[in-house]
Amino acid sequence: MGTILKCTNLAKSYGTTEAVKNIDMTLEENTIYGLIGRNGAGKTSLLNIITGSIFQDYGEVEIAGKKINRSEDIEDLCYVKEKILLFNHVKVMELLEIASAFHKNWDWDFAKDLLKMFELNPEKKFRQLSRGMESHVGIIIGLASRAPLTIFDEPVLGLDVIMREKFYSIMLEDYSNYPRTILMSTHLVNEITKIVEKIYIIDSGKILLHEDMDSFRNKSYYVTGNRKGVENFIEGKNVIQCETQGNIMIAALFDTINDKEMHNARRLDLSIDGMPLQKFFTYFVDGRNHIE
Ligand SMILES: Nc1ncnc2c1ncn2[C@@H]1O[C@H](COP(=O)(O)OP(=O)(O)OP(=O)(O)O)[C@@H](O)[C@H]1O
Repeated sequence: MGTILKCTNLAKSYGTTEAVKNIDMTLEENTIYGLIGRNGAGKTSLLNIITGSIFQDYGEVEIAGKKINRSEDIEDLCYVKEKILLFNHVKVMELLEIASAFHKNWDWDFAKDLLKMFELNPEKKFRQLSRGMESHVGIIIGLASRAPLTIFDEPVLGLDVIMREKFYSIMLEDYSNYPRTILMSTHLVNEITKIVEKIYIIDSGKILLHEDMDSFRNKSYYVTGNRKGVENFIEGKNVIQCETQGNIMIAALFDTINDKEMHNARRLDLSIDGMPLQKFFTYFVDGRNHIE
């Protein structure tokens, strides 16, 4: 598979705040990525640099093999910001018309279907929309653009669970018909595990981890059982959190467990269960969290 985005050694500070610290990131064609991080981790700053919305202090960005300069119109990119500013007085339909002019793969039939699916009145002015409706407009632009690289910054802000599920399923269906690369930042860690193929975890301006979701699932486990047994089992393994309650120990592992070790665990009467991404994220990024 080819590369659609390549960032090398990106850095950005605001005064003394280092928002992005020497980030390298490579996105492959036709893949859905999740970018997860806490508040203030640097997600928006990174996405703004990638898309030429702000200028990095140093480092390089290439989209589809072309070096990106600030404020340049990037043909292969659709960037849906967390908040669409500057268009308050414009009607929804006018906003879609503006967006359509920038994207060569724009699909009007799909855009109109999406307006109906999200029950959005195209004659309403942007300033009359609720927060959730604003997100719908961003989602319509992002999906109907069918850009080779589509970047959503917090696309589901203000959407209820039904509308979020609707967005995820429409996106997946459209992606299977029109493969492209989608990078989506979000706080809703558990929800995106069903959608994304790869994740990047960012914290304090640095990429802490990037991982294939399949490989993540094969590496993230809870091991529970009597203390001695768990201690023996986890020796030499990558343990990200460990707790004891009386004689019972629970260890959160980020490591592979081979067949022989699985057999060994059964012999020691240990239980091995998959760990959800959200739990992994909290232990990994904020080690103070307790195992529940
Ligand atoms: N225009 C700015 N001026 C000064 N500091 C900024 C500016 N934009 C961001 N920052 C700082 O840079 C850091 C990263 O912010 P950023 O908005 O990129 O994080 P984020 O991960 O998108 O956060 P959130 O999830 O809360 O939106 C934070 O410490 C933030 O306060």
